[in-house]
Amino acid sequence: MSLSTRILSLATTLIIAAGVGSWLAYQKLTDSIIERWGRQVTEIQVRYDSARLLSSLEREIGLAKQLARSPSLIQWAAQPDNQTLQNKALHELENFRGGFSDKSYFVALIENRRYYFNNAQNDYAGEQFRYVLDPEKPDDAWFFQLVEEGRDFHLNVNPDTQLGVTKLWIDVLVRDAGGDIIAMVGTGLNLDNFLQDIVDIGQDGITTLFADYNGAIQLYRDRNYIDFGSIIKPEGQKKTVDLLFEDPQDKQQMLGMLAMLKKQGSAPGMVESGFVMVDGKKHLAGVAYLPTIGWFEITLLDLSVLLPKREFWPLVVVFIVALLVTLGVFYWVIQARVLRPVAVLEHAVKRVRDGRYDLPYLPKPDNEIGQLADHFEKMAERVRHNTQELEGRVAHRTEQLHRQARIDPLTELKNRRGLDESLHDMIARAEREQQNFGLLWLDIDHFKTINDKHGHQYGDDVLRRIALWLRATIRPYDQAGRWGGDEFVVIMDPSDQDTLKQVAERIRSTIATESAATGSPLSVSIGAYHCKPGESIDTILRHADQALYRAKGEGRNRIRIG
Ligand SMILES: Nc1nc2c(ncn2[C@@H]2O[C@H](COP(=O)(O)OP(=O)(O)OP(=O)(O)O)[C@@H](O)[C@H]2O)c(=O)[nH]1
Repeated sequence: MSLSTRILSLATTLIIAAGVGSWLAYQKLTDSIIERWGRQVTEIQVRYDSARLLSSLEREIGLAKQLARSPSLIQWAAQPDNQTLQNKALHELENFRGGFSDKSYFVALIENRRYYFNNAQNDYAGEQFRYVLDPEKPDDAWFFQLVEEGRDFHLNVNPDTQLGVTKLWIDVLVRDAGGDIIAMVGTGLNLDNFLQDIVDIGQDGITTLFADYNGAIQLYRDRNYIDFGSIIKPEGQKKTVDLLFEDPQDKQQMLGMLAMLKKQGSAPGMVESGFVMVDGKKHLAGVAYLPTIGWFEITLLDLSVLLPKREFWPLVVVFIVALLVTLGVFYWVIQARVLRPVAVLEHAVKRVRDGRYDLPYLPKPDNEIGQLADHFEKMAERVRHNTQELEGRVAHRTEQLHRQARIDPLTELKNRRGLDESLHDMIARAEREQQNFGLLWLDIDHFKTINDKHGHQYGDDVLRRIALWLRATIRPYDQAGRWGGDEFVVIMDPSDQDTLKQVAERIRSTIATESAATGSPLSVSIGAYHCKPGESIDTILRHADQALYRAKGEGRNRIRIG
């Protein structure tokens, strides 16, 4: 795998690992942010919903309590048959009716269990007495239950079948000076309006409900869950808030929060919160206890609606773009400063390995790779220089050896191989130029005797001297060589018959004369041949040899032409 592919795969692996890690961190972080934000919003929402409920109810409750303290009402309740007191009390009640927002009131007397009511339309003017409460009738059980419990104030959501209305009733007990319960007064708020104003606020993701002290649902957008007439139902039959949850743990948690807040009592501002599943979706539930009315306010926030995770997606996009840009810049830098210089360097190394020293341009980034390229360039230059020098020396030495292989070391004339090559060249040239040339074959007379008489060393000296005289005698463009032993050859180029004879004679006489001058006279026999174009080397040598043989045979120290 190439370095580039490796780096790219490593970077990709790291980015995937970083991406997965970041994604997990992102999930955790956003969950944590949403949860923290959700808890704060829940707390604010719970307080806000509580305040809204209380602000709508407090005035009504205050007015009902004020009515319960009305002396005329108390006097009438103590003597319900007194017509004067009744008129006075009803007059007072009618005054209060205008103050209540529902423009209605009710009063129920303990002594004769009579129930009086008038509404906003003043339908019952002069006929406020509606019916007598019956302890045997389930519809009237609320009255007897509240009286039995002796709770001075109570909120109750209940349909009044006789009046044909479902209302949120505010019930306040009326006591005489001795503290005995003598009546119950109050007003009712239209449940539909109330639900619309307080509970069904139509804000997506926010569900508000109210439950009484026992957790029974009192106000909720879905009427099926409202525990109407909760006061008269035994434990276990009430529609409590835990019905909203399917998970037993959520039910437990909600009831636990209610219990905890109940225990705290009237500590103001306490809000408990926790996650629960409602309709298969995760909600953050916030609960507060409202001691003034003895109810719980419960807010359910669907955080996926209020703060959907897609709100954070721009962050993810920014992160991914940043990651890709980083990868691009990283790869570009690595490519420019590492991969490309390394690739060019590798190419250059291959060229040097193959003996090519003309290097391409090597990029040298300001790093170790740049230094490596610089060192390599210098090294390649040195190798190139050394190789050239070596090749020069080898060529020179080869040339020397070549020359030496064709030179006779004793006489420094051409040896037999050198003469052979020259003869071949000459034959080719004669053929090419259709020109004659000459060949002289010399043999020292009685050389064996000289050797035998004076020794081999002396014989060598004689051979050297003969070579010297030969070189001095021939023309500059003729070639002389030692054929072997005491035999010499001269190639004359060009030559005619006369010149051949003249040069041969000059050689013979020079050797005779010069040697005589040294005190040791020598003579040579010469076989000469005038070579024609197209003749082979064998033919030429045979003719020259035959001529030499004749010269020897005819008494030596003479020239014969073949
Ligand atoms: N000193 C010396 N002697 C050599 C060398 N090469 C050959 N010889 C001798 O040269 C002699 C050649 O003798 P031949 O040419 O056969 O006979 P020759 O005595 O010259 O008689 P002719 O040629 O008939 O006149 C031999 O005795 C060889 O040993 C050499 O390099 N140095």
